Amino acid sequence: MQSLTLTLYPTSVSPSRLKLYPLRQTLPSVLSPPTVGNNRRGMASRGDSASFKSLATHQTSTSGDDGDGYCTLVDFAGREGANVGDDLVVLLYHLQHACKRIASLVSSPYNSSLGKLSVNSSSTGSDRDAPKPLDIVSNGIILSSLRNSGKVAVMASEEDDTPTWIKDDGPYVVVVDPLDGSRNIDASIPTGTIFGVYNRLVELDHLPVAEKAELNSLQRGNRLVASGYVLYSSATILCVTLGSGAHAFTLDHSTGEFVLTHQNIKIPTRGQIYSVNDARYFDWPEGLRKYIDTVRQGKGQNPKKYSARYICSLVADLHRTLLYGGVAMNPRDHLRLVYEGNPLAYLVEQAGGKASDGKREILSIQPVKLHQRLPLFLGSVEDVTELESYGDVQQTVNPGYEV
Ligand SMILES: O=P(O)(O)OC[C@H]1O[C@](O)(COP(=O)(O)O)[C@@H](O)[C@@H]1O
Repeated sequence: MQSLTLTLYPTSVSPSRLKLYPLRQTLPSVLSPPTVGNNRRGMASRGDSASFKSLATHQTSTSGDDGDGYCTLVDFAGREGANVGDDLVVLLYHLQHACKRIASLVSSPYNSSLGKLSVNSSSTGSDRDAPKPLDIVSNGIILSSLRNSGKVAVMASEEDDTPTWIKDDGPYVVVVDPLDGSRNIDASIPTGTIFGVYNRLVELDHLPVAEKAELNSLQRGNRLVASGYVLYSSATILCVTLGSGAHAFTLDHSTGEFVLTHQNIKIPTRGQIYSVNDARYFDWPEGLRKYIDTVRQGKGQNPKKYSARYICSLVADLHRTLLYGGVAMNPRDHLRLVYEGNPLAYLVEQAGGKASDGKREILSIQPVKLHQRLPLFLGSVEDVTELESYGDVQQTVNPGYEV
């Protein structure tokens, strides 16, 4: 038998679920013991990753998941066929592990006051380091997992001024907003991680590190090979596209696995909900005011009165929109094209929806700056198209709101 060095992250597996994972019981020799913390080694070689994929497939067939419908993210990615290479499966494995750690952090009683707004950056007055806000901690967790994957050349994060070069021959570039909506954390309002994956541009390999790191991270959204989000809410849900449809997996706390719960999500072509911070109404342009006034009176193309829902946490607002339809928007220059706009636009389009900045398709915009901001309108095709038809929907007045 080929010898494998697989690092399994620790998960809590309930006895009732153990029978679904006979591989762990019957082939212990191929599995290294779980290791904890940052010393664990990722599956760094391509040889290992190929075996990893067959492990996923084997795990699926031996567990008979076709019978009981229990399909994990790794099972699913391993079975996606020609579209999903082994390297991407390995990368996903590490990324989802990072998100499980973040899920546990944001729900921990010991981190209940580590949102952005409540952390005083000054010293605690003791010799110990001041606790870090959770978005900074989440950034470190993701970076560490991506390093361990051995599959990432560069990570560009909303939390960092410049991208981090990780590995010259890493096949992928990852863009990430590690913890979006973190201003809500102290009130236990949902937050999310947003990620996008591009191929490394090998034609840039000869450039100095800083330059190739930046140019690799500034790829147009229509070059994404995978993207998604993880929603930390009453359930922890990972929604991803690997290039063929959008699929969601819910964290099963009894096994520690993300389990397929929403296959091939199709956003309704028309919804009845708009999602926007409408306290900004008087800073909106005429077109946007008119659109909102029209649909809430039921006088739009859809002759039903729309409802408003706004969590003020992009992942949560988008997740609801994917499932129920309508439009989730932020009309001012606030959200970032690279870390939020592109990954979410790709996912929305894969679910059959539309993503616009009010004038242009998000995925067609060439980013020119890493932290470039833009208005964002995501949702049902008919709702976003109707909204665009009002012409003047981008909020240019942006006074800098305190909350
Ligand atoms: O203040 P607004 O315009 O309502 O913006 C709210 C949006 O900002 C975000 O909180 C992201 O902002 P940050 O990138 O500053 O964290 C989103 O989650 C949310 O949708």
